[in-house]
Amino acid sequence: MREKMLEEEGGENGAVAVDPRLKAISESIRVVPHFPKPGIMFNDITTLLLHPGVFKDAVDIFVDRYRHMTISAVAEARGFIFGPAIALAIGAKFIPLRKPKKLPGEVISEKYVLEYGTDCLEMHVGAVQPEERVIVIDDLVATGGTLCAAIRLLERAGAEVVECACLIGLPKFKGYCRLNGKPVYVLVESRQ
Ligand SMILES: O=P(O)(O)OC[C@H]1O[C@H](OP(=O)(O)OP(=O)(O)O)[C@H](O)[C@@H]1O
Ligand SMILES: Nc1ncnc2[nH]cnc12
Repeated sequence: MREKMLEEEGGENGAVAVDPRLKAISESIRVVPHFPKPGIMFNDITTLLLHPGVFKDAVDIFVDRYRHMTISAVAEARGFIFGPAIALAIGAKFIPLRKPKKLPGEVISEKYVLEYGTDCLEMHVGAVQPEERVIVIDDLVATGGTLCAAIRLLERAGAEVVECACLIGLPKFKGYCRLNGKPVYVLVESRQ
């Protein structure tokens, strides 16, 4: 299942591989061993957010990549830390994908499996129109379960998911990968 979702492709992660801003981005992420469960090396981005220059560099890298790709919506699940800033900068709308029972209107739902449990995402019906070009942002990709659930929600609404973008990827996401057929763009590898 996981192998089916995640198809690796050869190749480098483009200019990002040599971007001098990436070192500080990577170093500002705190790694917390055994959180929230034994064996999980938790990549904590809250320490990056305490450095406005580094936080801005991360947002800018995504903005530079997506500003000329005719993206009309940016979707993000649960945390909403990077998506709204990127959406505003590229002139796109922002679509929050939330945990169950948080959105008051009519919703569609997708269940998914996480590194440490199962969960569910919901999106308002009407948040996106058929054929709109959307990117999905997340702070971290581990199993890919969250991004795949987001892709499924958006595609059920008829949207075109152009790419998924993550600040941090577990090592298997190094280079250029796809999830459910969609490209995954990753800035830095997780620190273990
Ligand atoms: O690739 P995956 O295995 O799906 O894991 C990645 C997800 O895990 C984390 O969120 P988490 O669900 O822990 O909680 P949060 O969204 O409430 O921060 C992270 O923010 C990603 O959204
Ligand atoms: N290792 C990890 N660090 C932070 N968030 C995560 N979500 C899933 N795995 C994670």
